[in-house]
Amino acid sequence: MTKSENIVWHDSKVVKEERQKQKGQKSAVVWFTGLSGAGKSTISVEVENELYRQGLHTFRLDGDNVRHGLNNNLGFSAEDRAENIRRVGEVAKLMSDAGLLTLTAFISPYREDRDKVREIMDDDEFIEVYVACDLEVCESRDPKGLYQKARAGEIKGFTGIDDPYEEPKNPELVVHSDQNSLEECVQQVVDYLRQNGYFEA
Ligand SMILES: Nc1ncnc2c1ncn2[C@@H]1O[C@H](COP(=O)(O)OS(=O)(=O)O)[C@@H](OP(=O)(O)O)[C@H]1O
Ligand SMILES: Nc1ncnc2c1ncn2[C@@H]1O[C@H](COP(=O)(O)OP(=O)(O)O)[C@@H](O)[C@H]1O
Repeated sequence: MTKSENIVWHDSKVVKEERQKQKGQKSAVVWFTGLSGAGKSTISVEVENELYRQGLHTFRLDGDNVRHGLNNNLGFSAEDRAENIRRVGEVAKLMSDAGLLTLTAFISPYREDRDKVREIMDDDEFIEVYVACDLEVCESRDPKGLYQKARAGEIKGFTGIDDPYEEPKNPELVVHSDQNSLEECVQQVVDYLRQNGYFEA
C-alpha cells in the first residue's frame, strides 16, 4: 500500500530484457536466508566473486552493511525486521530490473516477509537459498561473539536463542553449511544458476 496519491508509473525506453541481453545474463535475486553464523555472508561473497570472475554483472546486499545506512533506523523487533526485508526486497528488485544478478544475505527469519518479497518479483526471478546449519554449529562458530552475548542476556531477541527463525518450506535450493565445505556450498549455488539458465558457462 502506498500513502501517496496521484502517482503514475513512467516507463523507460530501455526495457529489462534489453538490459539482460546487453549483460549476457538473466537477472535474479539470490536470497540467502538462515541463522546468524550459518554462512550467508561468506557463501554469498564467494558466489559473487565466482560469478564476477566469469564476466557476469552482480551486486550484493548484506544485513550488517544495509543496517549501517538505508536501514539504520531499524532494530530487531518483528515489525522492524519486516520493514528491513521489505525495503531490501524493493532495492533488490530494482537491481534485478537493472539486469544484475543480485545476492542478498539477511537472516530474514519470517516466512511471510520472505514470501512477500517473492511476490513482488517475476517468475523465476526470486531464488531462495536456505543456508541450513544447526544452531549448535552456528553457536560454536560465533564469528562475532553475538551468541555468547545473547546467552549472557546482553542481547535480547537474538534469532535462534530467544527469537524465532522460520525455515523455508519450498526454497529453490538448500545448502548445508554444517555438512559441506564452503567450496561445495558455493559450487551448489553457482551450478544452480548455470543449470537454470541464468548464465551460460
Ligand atoms: N537480535 C538480533 N538477532 C539477530 N541478529 C542480530 C541481532 N542483533 C544484532 N544482530 C546482527 O545483525 C545481523 C542480522 O541482520 P539482518 O538484517 O540480516 O536481520 S533480519 O533479516 O532483519 O532479521 C546479524 O548478522 P549475521 O550474523 O550476519 O546474520 C547480527 O550480526
Ligand atoms: N561450509 C561453510 N559455509 C559457509 N561458512 C562456513 C562454512 N564452514 C565454516 N564456515 C564459517 O562460518 C562462519 C559463517 O559466518 P557468516 O558468513 O558471517 O554467517 P552469516 O552471514 O550467516 O551470519 C564464517 O566464519 C565461515 O568461515
